[in-house]
Amino acid sequence: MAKRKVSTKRKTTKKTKTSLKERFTLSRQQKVVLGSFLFFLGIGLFFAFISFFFNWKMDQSEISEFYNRSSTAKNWLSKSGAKVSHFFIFQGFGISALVLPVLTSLTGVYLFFDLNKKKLAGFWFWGVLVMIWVSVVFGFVQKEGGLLAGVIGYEINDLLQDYVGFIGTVLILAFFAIIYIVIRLRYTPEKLTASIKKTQKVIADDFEASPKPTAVRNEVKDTEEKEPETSSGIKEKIDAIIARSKNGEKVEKKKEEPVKVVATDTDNNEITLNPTINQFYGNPENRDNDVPEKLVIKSEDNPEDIAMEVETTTEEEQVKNISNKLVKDFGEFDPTLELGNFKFPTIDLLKDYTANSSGITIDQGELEENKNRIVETLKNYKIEIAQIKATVGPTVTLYEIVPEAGIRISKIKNLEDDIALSLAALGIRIIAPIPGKGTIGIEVPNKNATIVSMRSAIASPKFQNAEMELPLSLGKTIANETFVADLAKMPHLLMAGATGQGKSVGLNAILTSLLYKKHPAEVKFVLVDPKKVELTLFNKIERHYLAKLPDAEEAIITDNTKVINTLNSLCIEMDARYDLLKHAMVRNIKEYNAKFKTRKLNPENGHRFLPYIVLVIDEFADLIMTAGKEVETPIARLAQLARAIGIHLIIATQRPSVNVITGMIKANFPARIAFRVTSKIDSRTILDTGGADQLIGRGDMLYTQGNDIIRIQCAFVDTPEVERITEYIGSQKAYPDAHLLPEYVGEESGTSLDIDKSDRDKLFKEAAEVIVTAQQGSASLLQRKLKLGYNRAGRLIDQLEAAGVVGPFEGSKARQVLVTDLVALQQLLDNE
Ligand SMILES: Nc1ncnc2c1ncn2[C@@H]1O[C@H](COP(=O)(O)OP(=O)(O)OP(=O)(O)O)[C@@H](O)[C@H]1O
Repeated sequence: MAKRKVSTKRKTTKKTKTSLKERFTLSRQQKVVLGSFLFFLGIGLFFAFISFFFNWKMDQSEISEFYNRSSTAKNWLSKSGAKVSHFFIFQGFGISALVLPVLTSLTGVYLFFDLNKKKLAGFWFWGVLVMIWVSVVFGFVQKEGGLLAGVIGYEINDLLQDYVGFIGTVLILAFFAIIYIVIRLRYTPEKLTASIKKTQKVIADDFEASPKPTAVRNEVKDTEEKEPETSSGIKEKIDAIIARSKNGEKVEKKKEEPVKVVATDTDNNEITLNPTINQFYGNPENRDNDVPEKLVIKSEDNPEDIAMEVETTTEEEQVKNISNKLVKDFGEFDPTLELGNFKFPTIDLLKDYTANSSGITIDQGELEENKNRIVETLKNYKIEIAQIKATVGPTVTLYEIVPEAGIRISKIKNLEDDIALSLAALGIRIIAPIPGKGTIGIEVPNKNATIVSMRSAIASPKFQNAEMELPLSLGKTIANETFVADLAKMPHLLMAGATGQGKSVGLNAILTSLLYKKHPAEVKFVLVDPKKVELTLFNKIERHYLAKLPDAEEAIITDNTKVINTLNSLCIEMDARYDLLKHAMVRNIKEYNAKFKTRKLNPENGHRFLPYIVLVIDEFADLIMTAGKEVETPIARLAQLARAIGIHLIIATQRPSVNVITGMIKANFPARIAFRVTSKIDSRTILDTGGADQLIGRGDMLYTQGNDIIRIQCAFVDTPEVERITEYIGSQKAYPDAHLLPEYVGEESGTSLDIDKSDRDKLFKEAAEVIVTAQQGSASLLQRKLKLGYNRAGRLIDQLEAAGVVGPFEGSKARQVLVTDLVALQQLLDNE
């Protein structure tokens, strides 16, 4: 009830906000009128201010006699000009008040042409700041009040001097200057030194390049040993020239600029030689980039002969590593920037179950009793024990037994059921031997199980400090350690368990872990929930974390037939991602994203930051029963191939029978979680061994990633907790839509290209214009621009293909647009 009230209230405030916004939105005409007014006002003020500086003394009395019509002012805008200027300059900001007319006119221009308002706000903000700063500086410099500082500048300076003194004022002023330079002008010390260096270089080059006396120019030096390593080509050419010159010529190397081969005649007039030589020397591969050179060739015997200079070029400074420059200028690409203010859910959204119990408690008597019974039972079977040790876990206690020498482990294993019977408790699991140890483990359930709260699992340092791609905090092991696994390494997870044993809670724990660790830009979920109730809460975070097909209305898929399209779409996405990886020459998504972040991949070539995609199917048995092969094939494909490109599958099922978890699926899901199942056979289907049938339920689970089996008490997260988390995330700023997966056109919806002209959609022409203008042939673009449903947009694309505006369907890529511009489009449509 209370909730409903709140939401109505929210709605009303939203409404009033929008209506207020509407009320203050100017029409185009109003903007033009107001814009012109402000522009002229700015100009008027400017003239008034300027003339105020010359006439202010004479006009002083006129200001007080404003209403006396017989008195006239010298100001170019007369009494009004004098009064306004007096207000802004004398009583205000002094000379820096000139910023105001500029800003006013600028506002006029912005309104007139309807330009970006944000930029204008920036001008005002910085403009006003500069105005105040300048007036304070003048107040500081000019000791008595006056025109330059204005009263405000003078007073602020006075105030500063009183409170922070002379030095303090200087420091504050300098600090604000730095703020302006760094934030507004975007100047950093690095940039400054770089530009100083550049200027120095330019001056040095100019100095070098300044004309030198002919004598120096014709000077002949033997520089053969100083020849740069890279100029072997030059050397060959020079050798050839020397060979041609009968008298033997010498070669001089001199620092100089552009590519030119010049010969000087006796009067020192330059003669340009064969251009091919120029090209030769211009070959950048044969030159040392940094040292521009000039070669002078001159006959030794005949000083009067033509002296020839061979000039090489200074190569334009090239940015060798564009990505480094981009990173230097803009920093690394930050995928989280669009939702830069996103706040991760706080830990207090999760319930603290330990608040009213003091952690794991086990009765000393219970421990002693169990120990005695184990020892006695084993004694009955003639198994002597050398040592016994107990580790108390949240749901079970592990008794680790070291049998006397000579006792065979298989014997104990065979007695499992008898021991369980003697201990009269459900869920005894015997681990003989405990991997890596020579001991035997007997797990006995505690009388009072402790809930492992999600809160403790999330807050544990193991999870918080996990350096994993997709860390999952699954719960606690028997040794009471939080168990954290990386989904990216699994790389897919199969989850099974009879109904009511904790599967849904387990899935929620997995999703919650990711929500606490991953930014919406980094991970997207595709949720399939045929039960229609389990995952609905995640609807609230649709625009943050969910991915869906472009035509899907709901992000969470509850209809089995739609799953097929989604799975195929994921396959398309997978192929597209593999292509991207191939072009980027990397092996996996981690390397790809790292390369993208360091701006080594150009978005113009289709590169984009790739979020991880986690596909969760809550009831797989249901799906495979209804859709069979159609889902099995894409799932198997994804499971086989998707690990490298960041698509991970989590499938959960109640019925772990072999026709659901087929060999093909099993082979590709090495990581498995088994909650309690009803039979040993089911346990074998999931884990390839028994054990899951002996669990005690309520989140008691076995986890394997291929080799060892670990018993874990799954972290418990209740529906209200998930609701709070999704509410917390959902109420924050989101992306405009859920993450869109590539379109998948099912076989039955293939295009028929003989669409009649008269059958065309009313929006056909508009759609064609949108596509041609954007040069991008995608239905989702039409959906967005023309606000259409997917089906209509798809039909439009078919019609556009039939009309020859776009090319055929090309899988993951957008269709090619065959018309270059709107004029060509018009011609095409006219000629039809
Ligand atoms: N980790 C846990 N710790 C404590 N209690 C748990 C835990 N997991 C599940 N439970 C208890 O078991 C109940 C059933 O759990 P859950 O809804 O997850 O079962 P399920 O396997 O998804 O069942 P179904 O397949 O019928 O949906 C929960 O309501 C809760 O009381």
